[in-house]
Amino acid sequence: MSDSSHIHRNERDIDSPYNGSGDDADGLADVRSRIRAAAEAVRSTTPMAQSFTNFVTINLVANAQLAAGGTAAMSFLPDDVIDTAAIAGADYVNVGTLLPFYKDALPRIARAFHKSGHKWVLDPVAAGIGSTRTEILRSFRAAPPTVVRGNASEIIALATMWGLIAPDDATRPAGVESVDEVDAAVDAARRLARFLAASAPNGGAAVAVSGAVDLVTDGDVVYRLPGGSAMMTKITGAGCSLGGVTAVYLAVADPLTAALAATALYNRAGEIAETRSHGPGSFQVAFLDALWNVTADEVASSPIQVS
Ligand SMILES: Nc1ncnc2c1ncn2[C@@H]1O[C@H](COP(=O)(O)OP(=O)(O)OP(=O)(O)O)[C@@H](O)[C@H]1O
Ligand SMILES: Cc1ncsc1CCO
Ligand SMILES: [Mg+2]
Repeated sequence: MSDSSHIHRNERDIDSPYNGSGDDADGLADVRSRIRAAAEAVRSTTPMAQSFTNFVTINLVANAQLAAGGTAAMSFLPDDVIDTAAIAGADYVNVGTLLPFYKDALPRIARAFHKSGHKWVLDPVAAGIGSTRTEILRSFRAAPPTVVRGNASEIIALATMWGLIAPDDATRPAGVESVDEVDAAVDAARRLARFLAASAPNGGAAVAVSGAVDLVTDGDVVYRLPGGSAMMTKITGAGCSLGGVTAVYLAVADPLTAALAATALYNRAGEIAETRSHGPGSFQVAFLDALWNVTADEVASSPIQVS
């Protein structure tokens, strides 16, 4: 049984109005206590999240899920995915690399999750590119995920293809990297979160947009989480693995709390890894170490701004 709660990183100044004394300086005491409870629950229960994810970053996704305190299982066969979902706390689906059979497999898997009320995180990698990817992402509108996590360009493209925002001639589909700033995706993220919440079995949903300052919303309140490291864009899969870790958190928490907690953990771990590495290779190793060592308190006291 993994227990890293005793492992503490060196004392660091944390730029947060929250001082752990129980006062509610920034009005986020409830949110922070749910984030702390989620971080503690992940460490104490080692939840399993299953992933149907791309071939480029699959190993980093699994390692990050383990380092964050969960366990991983990767699968691509619909029968196997649907059966394994019964013992997984949540699933993660990433459409970064596609094979012909995905066109049938992924809509079928999404329908099964929808029918059983199984929670899942969608990472709409490269949304807007290619007719097969668009067909798959469009199909999820009728059987939506619980959380969507992507970069700004992907969130805008998904909200556009689901008819939730008007197409913007100025925005073009990006590759796997974002060409849009997080702030350009606020409206798309809110509308997407409201749409997800309307079809979620228990009414809870969230959208997380990653970037220099991350944005998380339940469709109502918009939270901004600064921090992280620009080095996270110099390794492949920081975003993919954040989606996988969000699924680990979703196994033990409501969607908004899961998205906030995983995002805050990533920001803290990215900052620590930057100080302990000297290029992308050592950054990835230091980042996994940091995911393991960041404490529930540090996740819960991470900077969060509400607008
Ligand atoms: N400029 C930046 N400064 C600090 N942190 C960043 C920056 N850009 C991204 N991040 C962090 O990197 C992580 C991944 O976000 P990013 O937007 O790069 O995902 P992505 O484009 O989906 O990545 P990938 O598809 O390669 O997995 C997030 O935790 C985010 O906070
Ligand atoms: C590089 C790359 N290509 C398809 S998926 C992926 C990982 C980043 O999303
Ligand atoms: Mg991505």
